[in-house]
Amino acid sequence: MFNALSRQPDDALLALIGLYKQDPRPGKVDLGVGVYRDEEGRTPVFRAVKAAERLLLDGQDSKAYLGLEGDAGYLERLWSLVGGAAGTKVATAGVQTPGGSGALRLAADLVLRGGSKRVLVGQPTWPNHVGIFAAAGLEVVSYPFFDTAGQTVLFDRMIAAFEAAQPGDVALLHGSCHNPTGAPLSLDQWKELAAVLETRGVLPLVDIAYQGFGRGLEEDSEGLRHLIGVVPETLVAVSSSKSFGLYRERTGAIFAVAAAPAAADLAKSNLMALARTSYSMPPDHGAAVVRTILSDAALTADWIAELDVMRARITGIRRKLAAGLAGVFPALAAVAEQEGMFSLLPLTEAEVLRLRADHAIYMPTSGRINIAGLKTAEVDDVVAKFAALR
Ligand SMILES: Cc1ncc(COP(=O)(O)O)c(C=O)c1O
Repeated sequence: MFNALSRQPDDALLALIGLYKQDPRPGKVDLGVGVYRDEEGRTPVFRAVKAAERLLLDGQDSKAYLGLEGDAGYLERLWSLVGGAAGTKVATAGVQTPGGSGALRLAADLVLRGGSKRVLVGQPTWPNHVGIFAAAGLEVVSYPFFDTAGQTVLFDRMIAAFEAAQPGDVALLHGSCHNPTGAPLSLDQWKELAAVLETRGVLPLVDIAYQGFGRGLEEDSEGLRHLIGVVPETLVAVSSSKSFGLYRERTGAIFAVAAAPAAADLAKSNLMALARTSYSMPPDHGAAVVRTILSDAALTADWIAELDVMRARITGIRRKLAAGLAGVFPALAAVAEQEGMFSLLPLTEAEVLRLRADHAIYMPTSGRINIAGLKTAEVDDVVAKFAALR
């Protein structure tokens, strides 16, 4: 039976991590993997996570049964972080998932059950969006989102694509910190978008995987908060893996937001049934850590303080890099205005490979870079190597 299988292509980003590891050159730079790193190149465990883990260890005797929904305290507190005051004005039901990826997969399975056949994703988007939705059996259709050469959001073309969508179509949107472009939508653009989706009967599926890394915890879900007040139903896939530094736990949740509690409950009953036949119950530890932090004012304040430091570091490097690169690619001045860890550079595949071969600067051939992978002291040198390309 196994011999009847055909070999699958390696995941491009995971393969890149392997290449980087094998490179013996000192001073190599990894702009590929989408993980936060500090000035020492480490991915720190948040102080609040360490404290929460100590508290959890002390109470471990009572750990037995969890259930399909997961940790109710995690879901409640996470939703209050994501939805804010707007989230209290709508009916919401959540299910804890293995990472944001698990949330996206459950969302895809749910909309298929609900009768949707198509999901519209921006061009470009996180490549695994396409993988997850296609694997679930949805037809994946692209809408224009970003012009890499000009570093601009193709907002009018995006709106035109939604105006031409069918009722029941699903629109995948990034809540903030767009992966791979870093390009934000303004609140006015979210307002226009929400109105079009509402008119066309298109269901938004909002992926929010980097809350706190963009402009701030509140600001990073500002568009989503507006949207849920306008459209009758929204799905929100949340990842806590990055915002709480739980990369090895992969913690997330899917929230179904509806105009009335009965509809949200129906969605939840189906999400739990789908989870049962997929992975059964979600792993607990990451969600318990997040719940413990968000249940304690001092731990929450400390988590936010550390997140603020990370965001400030990303913003500083972003500005420095953008100022340097603008001399080579004038459009890249816009990188300074983007948010989160990622930006997409207008490099050819040959240029990406040259940077890798000649200078040990690693990024995927798409040209997506992780700003947080760069140390402040490396920026000038990296800019000089980009300049030598043209
Ligand atoms: C845009 C986006 N959505 C979702 C995810 C998945 O999150 P998780 O790692 O929690 O599965 C990622 C992770 O890379 C991502 O970049």
